[in-house]
Amino acid sequence: MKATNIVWHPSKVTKEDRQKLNGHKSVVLWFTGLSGAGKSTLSVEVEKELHQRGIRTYILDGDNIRHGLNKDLGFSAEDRKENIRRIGEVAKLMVDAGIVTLTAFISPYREDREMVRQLLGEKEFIEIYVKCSLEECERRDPKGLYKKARAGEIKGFTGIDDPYEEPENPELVVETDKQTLEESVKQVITYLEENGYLK
Ligand SMILES: Nc1ncnc2c1ncn2[C@@H]1O[C@H](COP(=O)(O)OS(=O)(=O)O)[C@@H](OP(=O)(O)O)[C@H]1O
Ligand SMILES: Nc1ncnc2c1ncn2[C@@H]1O[C@H](COP(=O)(O)OP(=O)(O)O)[C@@H](O)[C@H]1O
Repeated sequence: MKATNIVWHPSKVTKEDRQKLNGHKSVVLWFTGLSGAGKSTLSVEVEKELHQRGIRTYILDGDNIRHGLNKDLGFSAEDRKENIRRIGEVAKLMVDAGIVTLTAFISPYREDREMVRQLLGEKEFIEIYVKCSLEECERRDPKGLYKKARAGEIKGFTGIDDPYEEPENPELVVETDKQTLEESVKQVITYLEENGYLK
């Protein structure tokens, strides 16, 4: 930390007060996985379902955040780490605001995801591994990026010539090359229901 002589200013309304007003817990649903695995698609559908149930939600999505808050960052390991650190801090603020926050970032490094887990309180970080084989992601190639990476037009593309470290103990694994989108959405919602997040 560079700044000194700074003091945390407490507010009179707490996170718990906000959660009580909302009628549900606040938490981060951290979707991680290869490009094209289905993080954005799944987070959008889960958000829609939650919204319909009266849950306050917000999505932080890789492509969108990189257009604004993180537009100074690229895809080196160092920049990806800083990307995830900032998202983690934003997600923490959103949880403090009482919101169910969905994030859709490749977040390829285990250490960076653990850093975010540590930022948040116990049970406030749900790691969801959006699992899909590289072959299937490449077949989908929704943005044509794998094709470019294979052609050498993009260097350091995750899964091609840059690493993706699979989660070791995620709260959930959704296998988008084996199950339907509807099944994956149901799996996430059921987890939230069974673990008391929606009341
Ligand atoms: N080199 C390289 N590697 C991986 N991905 C790349 C790269 N260059 C651009 N893109 C596009 O950027 C999206 C990933 O951004 P993220 O912020 O999620 O990446 S990371 O978490 O910092 O690794 C990713 O979006 P998704 O497909 O939604 O995952 C790509 O569209
Ligand atoms: N079961 C599934 N779950 C999620 N996405 C799927 C599934 N089957 C096919 N898809 C397709 O795969 C693509 C995933 O792209 P996207 O959600 O942008 O992935 P990511 O955000 O991980 O890069 C979309 O075109 C989506 O329609």
